[in-house]
Amino acid sequence: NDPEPAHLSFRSFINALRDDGDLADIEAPIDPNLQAAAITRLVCETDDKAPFFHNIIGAKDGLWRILGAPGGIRKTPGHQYSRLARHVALPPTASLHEIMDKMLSATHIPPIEPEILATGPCKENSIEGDDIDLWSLPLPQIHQSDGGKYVQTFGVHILQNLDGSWTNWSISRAMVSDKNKLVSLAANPQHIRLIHDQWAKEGKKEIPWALAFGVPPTAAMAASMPLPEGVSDPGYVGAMSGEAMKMVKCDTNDILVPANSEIVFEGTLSIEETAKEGPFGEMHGYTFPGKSIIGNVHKINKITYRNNAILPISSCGRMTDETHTMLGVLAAARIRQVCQDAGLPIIQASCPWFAHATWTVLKVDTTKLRALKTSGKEFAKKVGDLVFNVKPGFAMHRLILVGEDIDIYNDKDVLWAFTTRCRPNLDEVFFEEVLGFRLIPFMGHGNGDPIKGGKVVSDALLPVEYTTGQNWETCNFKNAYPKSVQDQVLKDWESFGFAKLQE
Ligand SMILES: Cc1cc2c3c(c1C)C(C)(C)C[C@H]1C[C@@H](c4ccccc4)[C@]4(C(=O)NC(=O)N=C4N2C[C@H](O)[C@H](O)[C@H](O)COP(=O)(O)O)N31
Ligand SMILES: [K+]
Repeated sequence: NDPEPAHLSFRSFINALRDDGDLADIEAPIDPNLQAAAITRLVCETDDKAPFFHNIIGAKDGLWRILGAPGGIRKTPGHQYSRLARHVALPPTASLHEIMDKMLSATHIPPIEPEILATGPCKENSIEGDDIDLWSLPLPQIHQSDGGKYVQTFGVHILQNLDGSWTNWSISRAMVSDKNKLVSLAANPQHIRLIHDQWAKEGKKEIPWALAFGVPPTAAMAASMPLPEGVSDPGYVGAMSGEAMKMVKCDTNDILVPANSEIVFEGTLSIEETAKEGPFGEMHGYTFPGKSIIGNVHKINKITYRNNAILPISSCGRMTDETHTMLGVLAAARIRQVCQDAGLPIIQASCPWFAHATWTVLKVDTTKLRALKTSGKEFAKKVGDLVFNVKPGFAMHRLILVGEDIDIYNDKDVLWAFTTRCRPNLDEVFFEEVLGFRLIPFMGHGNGDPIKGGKVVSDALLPVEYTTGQNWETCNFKNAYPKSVQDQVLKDWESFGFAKLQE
């Protein structure tokens, strides 16, 4: 057991899940080829416990056990987001809004720089140089039609810009392409791409790089979040958790990795060497078999790892997995922050699972909105011009604007507002000149330019909300009857034979 709390140690995090009754300890021998990911996939589709595979077929010398669905949601009422809450030291009853607030909490406070230790648990074992043979490890096959073994679906890539003033953490998939090589996907505008191009412009041949698996959960959350360019993740996470991240230096380069990482791949990201990457079962729920693209090659010079190391995996696809609960939610959080920093009256943002991280719902403070004396067309254009031209908005193709009466974390509320308050076309502002997200099937496999346009702001605020405020009564139990009638109905409810009401 690690001395650090759950948000600062992957092993403490797993123990916390077990204490929450949110972990399935599986001792049976499990095949890393499809079986582990298939179990994880069904867990994601049924919101069940995180699977912890203790007996992976082919594991040797402590490489490796597997944890699936680290960022999944639960069906337990009131605890749906406890696995995410454990990532950021919030109580298991925390709401998505509280989790997003916590992840934004260091936006305007100074970083707490990491503490560099001489050594740490991630140094307990190592494999170096020619002894590295990834093919001999129990590599997971995540989906049957993936173009390769995606060993990397939840590790954190660590890179620095040229002068080392910026350390970037990010999660980006990578499959094994050789005994000591990975090939990853990192396209514009992702920071791995930006840093790669910076080094390339200076004529460099390769970039010092590390990939850390089983990092402190807050680090995994920050890695999944589109922080502003130049904001170093370690310092941001330090400020968020109120204490310096404990890091150690890689043996074969100067990259710092979390000291208690489960597994660390040390090496270089090649500037020139590319390889076929994909296909991969995507966050939107599709694999296009045989369709590969060109990815960047990472060369591994050393592997260090803990005793009985644990590899985390994300078996992504249709809702609900880490690409929705972390990637989508944290992009929405940053979109809220960007809007607020620009002085727009946006008070909450959400990323409903059913939209597979392609929609962000924005709750508007309509009192402040009315003070702007603006129109729906004008406001929707203003929001879209901002959000669709900043990195956090890159993967989102629809923004929906709603008023205070909508609970944007409740799908029924969102769809009720969208279907009844937003007149198709007239109440929508379309954006065809902005950067588009190729991975969405209607883009990459659709009718138009795969990386340009296809975005819309749907205004689900009625015109009256821009002028004098809501002028309707909602026809539901809570709003269409006097309190005295509601109280009587609730008092009699179960005695009339109806089921106990959920809170
Ligand atoms: C949490 C999480 C995030 C992911 C991904 C995954 C998981 C689990 C897997 C399962 C591996 C699937 C693919 C999905 C895939 C993807 C690609 C582009 C956009 C969204 C997803 C991609 C990826 O392969 N490439 C990429 O560039 N960004 C990804 N993100 C988003 C980034 O982690 C996020 O954008 C961060 O903010 C990056 O940091 P940065 O802002 O650049 O410092 N992966
Ligand atoms: K990041």
